Amino acid sequence: MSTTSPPLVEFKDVTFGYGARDILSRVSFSVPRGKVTALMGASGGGKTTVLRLVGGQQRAQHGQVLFDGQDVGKMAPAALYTARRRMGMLFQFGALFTDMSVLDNVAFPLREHTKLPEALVRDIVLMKLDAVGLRGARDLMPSEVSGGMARRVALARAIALDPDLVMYDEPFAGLDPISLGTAARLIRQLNDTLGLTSIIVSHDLEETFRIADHVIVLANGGIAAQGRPEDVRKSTDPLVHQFVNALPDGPVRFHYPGVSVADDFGNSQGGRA
Ligand SMILES: Nc1ncnc2c1ncn2[C@@H]1O[C@H](COP(=O)(O)OP(=O)(O)OP(=O)(O)O)[C@@H](O)[C@H]1O
Repeated sequence: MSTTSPPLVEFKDVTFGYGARDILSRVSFSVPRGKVTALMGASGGGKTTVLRLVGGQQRAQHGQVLFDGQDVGKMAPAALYTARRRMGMLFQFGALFTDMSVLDNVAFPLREHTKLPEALVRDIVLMKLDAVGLRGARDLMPSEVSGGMARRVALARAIALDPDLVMYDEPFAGLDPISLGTAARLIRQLNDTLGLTSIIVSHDLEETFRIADHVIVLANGGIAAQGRPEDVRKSTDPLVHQFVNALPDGPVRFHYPGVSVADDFGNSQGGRA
């Protein structure tokens, strides 16, 4: 059963940097099948980079990035293409094609990647739009839908090809609280009803902790904490504590390093009065 099935995504001792500086250093973790996994951590910690390694847009310099047991970094172009078809991606703000209707936006991956007859494409698109509550909005143009609706259209597009894995990069960015709650519930619901595995990169602690089964906190090139949301919340690691409590100061400094306040103020030597 699911407890014994191997993880859908696995990082084994992965090191990756853009140039000389390592962003991830000997990182290992698993993304359990059928679950919602949240990837969190301070800005610049490498969360988007993790998604790019899974999608094969970047390759690890050391270690393995496994997707369904296969090393993404070693895949030839054809195998990578096949693997990517099994991944839905919803990147920041999930930009829609502005010159296409909602229906055509969702149909796009089906028309690009399959040879399905147009009548079937339409039926699949309407099913996906129905799943996100927007079947009735099929003929609208992106300029005619709200930000929250546009995000749901992008979600329908991300699941158009029935992926095994959906990766969301900041799916809640810029949404009002109601749309944010709707988007979060939808991610959870689609994960469960369609039997997906989901990875969410998000800064929204409350909403993400509410819907995630598993949380991974990245910091300083490694994993500061991982586990169930309630366990990560209780972590005594100072970095994780600062992060989950949104404290401005802690191991991650609020102030950029500089001379002390006492030395800086009331000392006009050389400065202008
Ligand atoms: N193409 C690139 N070339 C060089 N450096 C990059 C590139 N993409 C990202 N970086 C750097 O790598 C680090 C990690 O970036 P990444 O986008 O993975 O972080 P993140 O955790 O997703 O951040 P955020 O939460 O702000 O989106 C950052 O310091 C960033 O400046």
